[in-house]
Amino acid sequence: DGEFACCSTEDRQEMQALWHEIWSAQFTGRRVQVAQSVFEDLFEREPDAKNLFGRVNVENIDSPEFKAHCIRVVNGLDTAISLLDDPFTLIKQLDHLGKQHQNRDGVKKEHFELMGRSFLKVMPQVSSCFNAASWSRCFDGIARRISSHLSA
Ligand code: HEM
Repeated sequence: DGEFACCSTEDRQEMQALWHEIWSAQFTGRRVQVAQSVFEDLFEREPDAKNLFGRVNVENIDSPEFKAHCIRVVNGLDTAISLLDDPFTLIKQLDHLGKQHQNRDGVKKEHFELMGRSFLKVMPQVSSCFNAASWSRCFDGIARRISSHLSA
């Protein structure tokens, strides 16, 4: 417990710089758009995953309900990325997120792997200096910890 050694200091810096670059872009809907694209890609890979998001109006990705969900997910990731410099707190935060996901029936480890691939597809489209290796090491570490108690 307390260790979060998945990604190096350079990886963290790369990920934090990339994250900052994206959100400082000119238009404010950026966070929502990135998450919407990630979910669209995820649902193409795994159409059944859509059923998990009925409560947040997944039938209409542009609905206020689904956009608000997107913001919650991106903000969750934002918090985790900021905490990469404080691994003890990060782990507690990720375990908290993990419990929230355990409470949602049908959410599986596999979904987090698929989402990782979706991010890998979307991020290069919105960033000029995307470092896939650093991003993946950090993202996978975060995702693996959140999903560690979910079924495969
Ligand atoms: C690093 C990746 C992820 C982060 C940071 C994240 C973050 C969040 C956050 C902050 C919430 C809101 C929690 C709440 O208010 O109770 C949430 C809800 C949820 N997440 Fe995730 N999530 C991630 C990946 C996933 C994946 C891969 C799936 C499954 C495909 C998933 C399924 C859900 C579901 C079903 C909800 C509840 C939606 C509702 O309100 O009905 N999440 N997530």
